[in-house]
Amino acid sequence: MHLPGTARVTPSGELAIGGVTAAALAERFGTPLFVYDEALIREQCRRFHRALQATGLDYQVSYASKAFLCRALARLMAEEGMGLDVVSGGELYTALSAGFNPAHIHLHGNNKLDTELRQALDAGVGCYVVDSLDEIARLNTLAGEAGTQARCLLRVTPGVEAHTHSFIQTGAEDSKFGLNLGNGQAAQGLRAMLDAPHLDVLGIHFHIGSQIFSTEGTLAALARVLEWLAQQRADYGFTAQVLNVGGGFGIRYTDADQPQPLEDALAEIAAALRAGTAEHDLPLPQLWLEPGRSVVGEAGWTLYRVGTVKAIAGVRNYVSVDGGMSDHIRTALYGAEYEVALANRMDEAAADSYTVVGKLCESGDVVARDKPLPHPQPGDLLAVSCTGAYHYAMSSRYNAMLRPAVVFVQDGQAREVVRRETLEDLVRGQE
Ligand SMILES: Cc1ncc(COP(=O)(O)O)c(C=O)c1O
Ligand SMILES: N[C@@H](CCCC[NH3+])C(=O)O
Repeated sequence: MHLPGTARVTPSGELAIGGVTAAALAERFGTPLFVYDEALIREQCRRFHRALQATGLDYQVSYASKAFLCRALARLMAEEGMGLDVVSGGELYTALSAGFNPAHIHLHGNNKLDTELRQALDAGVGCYVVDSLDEIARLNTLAGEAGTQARCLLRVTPGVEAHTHSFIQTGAEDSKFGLNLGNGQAAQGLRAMLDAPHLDVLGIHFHIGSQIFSTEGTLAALARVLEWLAQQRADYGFTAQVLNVGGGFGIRYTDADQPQPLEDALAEIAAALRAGTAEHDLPLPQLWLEPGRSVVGEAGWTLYRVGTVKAIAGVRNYVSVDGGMSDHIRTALYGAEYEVALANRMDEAAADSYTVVGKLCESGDVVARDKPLPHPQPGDLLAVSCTGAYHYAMSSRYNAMLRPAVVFVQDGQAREVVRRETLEDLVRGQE
């Protein structure tokens, strides 16, 4: 198993993360458990800053909190100089309740509710990524009522398909997100925004998808957006001060994933931005990013306790764990691949191939298919790596499962940042 960040195998063959063994974490906090390598999250934030500073561009990097958000993480992001991208009143509330500076938050969403826009205006959110024609009028009215100017970006759909799972592509023309460059809607939106007295249009946003391994799609989108911006400049005298190219930087879940290093990707994007603006005689805008997965994905682990083990001779071996699709939906949803290991027997050779399944009442409740493992025994600890992004965040209470606890580990210390749900949590608010 690939061991990112501070993850190690101890001399006694145990998995340790942040200097704490998986067994000690499971003993203290129970399973299923999400474990985050805090040093690795911080290092990823710093890599973004270093790589962006190296481009010489003015920049802003905001963590896409949809990947995973809790108060402790929001505070960590503030400490690392990251802004925050939120997509709902709930994410906004969580960030604000952690004391995150609203000026460093931007609000996304293809269907922002008036209640969410008011909540953001009341809080003083720093930027709105406007996603639709109707939102322009609504935001303008609500900002006027709040007696403020809403700083905003227009989200455009550049008509570029990212090479990733179709469910997580967002830049193609047939998308629920943003206004198309190709059919004139983006220009129509921009003109409406420039005419809106309570909107302050900073620039343009695009995001073509997630878990992308090379800059090819982003550079194609960038070229189209810059050409379009040159036209808008000629037509309306509009100059973008900001270009937000979204997130989407891929991570390594298994050996099959070979993402381009962040540093190289950012250098290429910056070079293309310089060349493209020069070609169209446009001023150089600030480069904004909003990565999620690449900040927290490889830092997160899930620990499960092994229960039932079942062999169907000549067909398949199943090993059941005490969580499943309620805390790990990506395998069922995207056919995603993960590496798994027995965290208490890391030094043992694989004996057979096992399909790791959860305990939910669905045949599709699969964590990882046909993976090499030593013979699992009930009571073993099973670790799944790279579960830091879109796992806890996409967790559910299906089958009345309780959401796991989340712990941060660093330098031999562990702290519980989200407690495990209880049975009382399940019925709270019910008649
Ligand atoms: C608009 C937007 N920004 C940022 C992100 C973060 O993407 P990722 O986690 O792939 O970096 C997403 C998710 O794909 C998104 O939709
Ligand atoms: N939830 C998706 C990514 C969606 C990103 C949001 N636009 C995943 O797990 O890969």
